[in-house]
Amino acid sequence: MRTQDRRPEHKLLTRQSFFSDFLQTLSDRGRQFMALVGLEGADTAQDFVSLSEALLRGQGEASGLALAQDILAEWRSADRQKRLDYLLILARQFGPDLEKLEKAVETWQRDRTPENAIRLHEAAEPKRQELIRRLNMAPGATGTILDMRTETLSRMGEHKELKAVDADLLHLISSWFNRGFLVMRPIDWSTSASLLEKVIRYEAVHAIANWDDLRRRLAPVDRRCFAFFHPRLPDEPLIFVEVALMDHAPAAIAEVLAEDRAETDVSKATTAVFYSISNCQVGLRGVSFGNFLLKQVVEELQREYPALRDFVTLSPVPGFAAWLRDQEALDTPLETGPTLGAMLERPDWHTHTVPDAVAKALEPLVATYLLAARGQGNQPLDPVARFHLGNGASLDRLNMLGDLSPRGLKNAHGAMVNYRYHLKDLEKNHELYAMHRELVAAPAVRKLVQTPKARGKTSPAGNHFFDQIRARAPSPDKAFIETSDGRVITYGGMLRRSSELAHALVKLGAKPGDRVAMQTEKCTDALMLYIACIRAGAALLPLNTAYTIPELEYFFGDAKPSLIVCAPGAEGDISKIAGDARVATLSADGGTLCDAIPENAADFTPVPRGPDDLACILYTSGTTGRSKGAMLTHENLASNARVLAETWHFSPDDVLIHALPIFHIHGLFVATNVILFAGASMLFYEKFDPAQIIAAMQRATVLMGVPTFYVRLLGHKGLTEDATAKMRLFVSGSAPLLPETFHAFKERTGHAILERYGMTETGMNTSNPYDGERIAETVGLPLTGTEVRIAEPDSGKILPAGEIGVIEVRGPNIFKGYWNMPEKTASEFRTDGFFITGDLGMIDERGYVRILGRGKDLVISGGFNVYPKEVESEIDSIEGVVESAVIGVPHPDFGEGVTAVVVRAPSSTVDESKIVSLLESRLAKFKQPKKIVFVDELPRNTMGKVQKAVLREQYRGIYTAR
Ligand SMILES: CC(C)(COP(=O)(O)OP(=O)(O)OC[C@H]1O[C@@H](n2cnc3c(N)ncnc32)[C@H](O)[C@@H]1OP(=O)(O)O)[C@@H](O)C(=O)NCCC(=O)NCCSC(=O)CC(=O)O
Repeated sequence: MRTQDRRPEHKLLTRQSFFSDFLQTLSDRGRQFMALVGLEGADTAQDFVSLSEALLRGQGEASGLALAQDILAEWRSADRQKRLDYLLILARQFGPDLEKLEKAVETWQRDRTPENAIRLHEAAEPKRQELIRRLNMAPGATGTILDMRTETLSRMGEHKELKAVDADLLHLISSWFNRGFLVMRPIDWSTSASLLEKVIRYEAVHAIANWDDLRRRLAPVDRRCFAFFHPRLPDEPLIFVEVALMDHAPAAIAEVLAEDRAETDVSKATTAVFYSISNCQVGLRGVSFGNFLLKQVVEELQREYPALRDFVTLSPVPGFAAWLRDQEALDTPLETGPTLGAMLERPDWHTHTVPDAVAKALEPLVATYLLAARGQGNQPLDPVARFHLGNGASLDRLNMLGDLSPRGLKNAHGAMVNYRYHLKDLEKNHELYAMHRELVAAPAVRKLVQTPKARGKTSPAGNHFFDQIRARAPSPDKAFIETSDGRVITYGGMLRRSSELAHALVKLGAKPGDRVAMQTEKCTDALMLYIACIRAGAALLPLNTAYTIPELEYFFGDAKPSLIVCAPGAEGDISKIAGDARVATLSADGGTLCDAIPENAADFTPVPRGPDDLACILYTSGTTGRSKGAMLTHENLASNARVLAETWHFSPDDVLIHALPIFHIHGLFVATNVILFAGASMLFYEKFDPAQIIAAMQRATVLMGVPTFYVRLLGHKGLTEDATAKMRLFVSGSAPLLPETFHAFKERTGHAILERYGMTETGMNTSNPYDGERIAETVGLPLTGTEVRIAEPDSGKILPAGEIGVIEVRGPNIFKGYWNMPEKTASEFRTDGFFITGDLGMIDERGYVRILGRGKDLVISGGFNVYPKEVESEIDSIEGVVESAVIGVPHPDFGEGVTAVVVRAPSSTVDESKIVSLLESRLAKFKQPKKIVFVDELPRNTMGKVQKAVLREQYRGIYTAR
């Protein structure tokens, strides 16, 4: 039945190569002319500008071609940085001629004639449009221009000014790739190997494993494939569709792709099934011609096989699982017992005895998602639905176990659908869609759609935070954590281990609402204990491993935990200060907590917890010396994780380098929760070691760190552009990132570190943009859902942009209050719910927040907060000390070094070593002064207040001066 291809388009493609040869000869001649006038080869950006200007000025066809070829050759051989330079030159130097434009505007305003409108239109055209048009004259130019657009799209996030270049490229490319120029060609097993290789590479829906796999899709007579080509890119498919000729509409992709399937007798085939449509060129993003391709394929097939009656797709539902994660329906118990969410969590649910029960529960949800869930412009949320329904197809059937491949299960819990292309209805359906966003569906599918009311009816009493972790967990086999010694904890392993530890907590007497204190080394079980606490409804109280016994005694006395989990070696000392709490041990090698795991503990029914229930208490050093326990709720954690994963573009493919401690909000919540919410993985290091981290960058995509990390990385010669080439994001927080560090890092690696701002009480508040410009010395823009304002500290009057005041924040990320300190809590909030951070700052005219002074003399050392008052109280209590002032001054490694300025009693012999040794047992190491200086008296103002600013100025060089 296959016919030889004798269509005119083929001749067109052959003619094309003759034309290219002709252009080549012409440009060779032009090159001789260019050599004469001294314009050959672009070595620098300046040459690129000169060549481009010459191309724009030039009248001669031949020299123009040669110039165009040189510019394109320069682009092709340029490295990433140079390409960016060239794009920025296009953005900055090849815009519209402003003088001409202004004149044209004036003329138009004076005299609104059609001629003047044309002049205005011409004057508004950026010069680069003409430049790109002229470039496109050269042989092989079109592919390179698509490549320029691909590059522009990938750099546009960081460099907003490239948007103008992209708009021009898209404008030109859309007209060059107009449907009328495209040629449809069949692809089959006799097509050239280089093209077939591209089909393997570009297949976007059902991966083609190897050449045999490809042959099964192209060689049999009942399999067809068609692609669109552009005459100037004869070897580059733009989009292709794979078709199966069958005698029915298939319900599962396995049926179409099975190795041992029986071939259909094509003379009897009734149904053409479009089972995969792949776009091939990133540079063509936004230029859509898939609908034309499908219509042309339908016509072609009808001509070839008059018996064909049905044209259907077998399509994926790529956004279903992500949408479902936020639906309450996951908590609906199935007829068979567990909830839908719990069933989907089981790796084997689809091979289990009850897949039908799951499928039955999922079916109305898929219908609701496809037909009722709408996004921008009231269009369907699902991209594939948007495409087919927008083309005028109808949603014909849902196939609940249609794609059981890992991708199908992950994206759509196995669901696939058939869209039907009913030729006589296409136009009418398309109109309904375009005018009223009406979607056409078979009655059997439509009646499954649930109303919002029905969807809300199943409102659960689940565990707010854990349910979200569980619902977002990817396949159980996916790695969640890989430790530095190569041990892997999968997502399935995480669910199991946290369940076991939750059982152990219950066995050791921790009840819902109890506090569970944890001071352990950084190990995976410590993280599992955190998740176990969430499941068991207990509030975790993580404690810095550097805390000394007196510090711990205060925390235990204040929080009154019912269980303290500590390192095995500390059990003796801790038992003495534990009060009524039980003490259990935990380390990487186990401990009495693990010994308490009962039999059959692999599943733990989470204790119901609402959004406002307590998830943890984190102590922040107090300004008055007394630490305060910040109470964070389930929704505080969940909202921040959700927003950050989205803001920083996390996906399941991400691998985070986790080298932070896990007793603070940064390492425990920001890093861990973002990974959990994205279903991504992390490489887990007990300590920050620059060489190890640089080596890890080969396998990772993101690093989250404090500024000290970046300072230390810069001190390592292994930090190079190559070493960081696979990384997509470096995040910094917990302390101010010096502009020197930001710029040095950019210079060395090409990466702009993304700085964000948060605090224990609030989680993360602002972030420099992922796509937009990251500006040193700013902490970026408020996160989605969080409001940030600047107010006068005393009156609370809200200040306009550009003015300095106290930073105040409000949003779902803000804590519930301080443990046992209702008055303190009340005094830190405004009546309208804004939390007064105590940090001073301003919001600039672009909306970026700048922090100009941390609250209340706070010192931040290597990312740890140290409140001077606490250290001063300890020093002042030492015999022979009259008084002290503790300040933070610049430190090359820790950002700020804790420094004590001490006044001794006249006859006292107390010295630095004596004070150091006495503080050792009382204060955590990071709070202890790195230097102590003695003075006769402290500088004071007229009110008698110690002038710390004077001291900071006086001692600012003691760590940095050479
Ligand atoms: C920067 C670090 C990697 C440095 O730790 P190291 O263990 O490598 O330090 P090191 O081995 O070089 O130790 C040198 C000496 O300094 C001490 N030392 C360690 N860390 C210190 C610190 N931050 N400040 C002052 N001293 C410190 C050690 O005890 C040691 O003392 P000696 O030699 O005498 O034994 C670590 O401090 C760190 O991981 N900081 C991150 C803190 C963090 O996660 N903060 C988030 C808070 S949440 C928050 O703020 C909110 C938000 O994120 O927005």
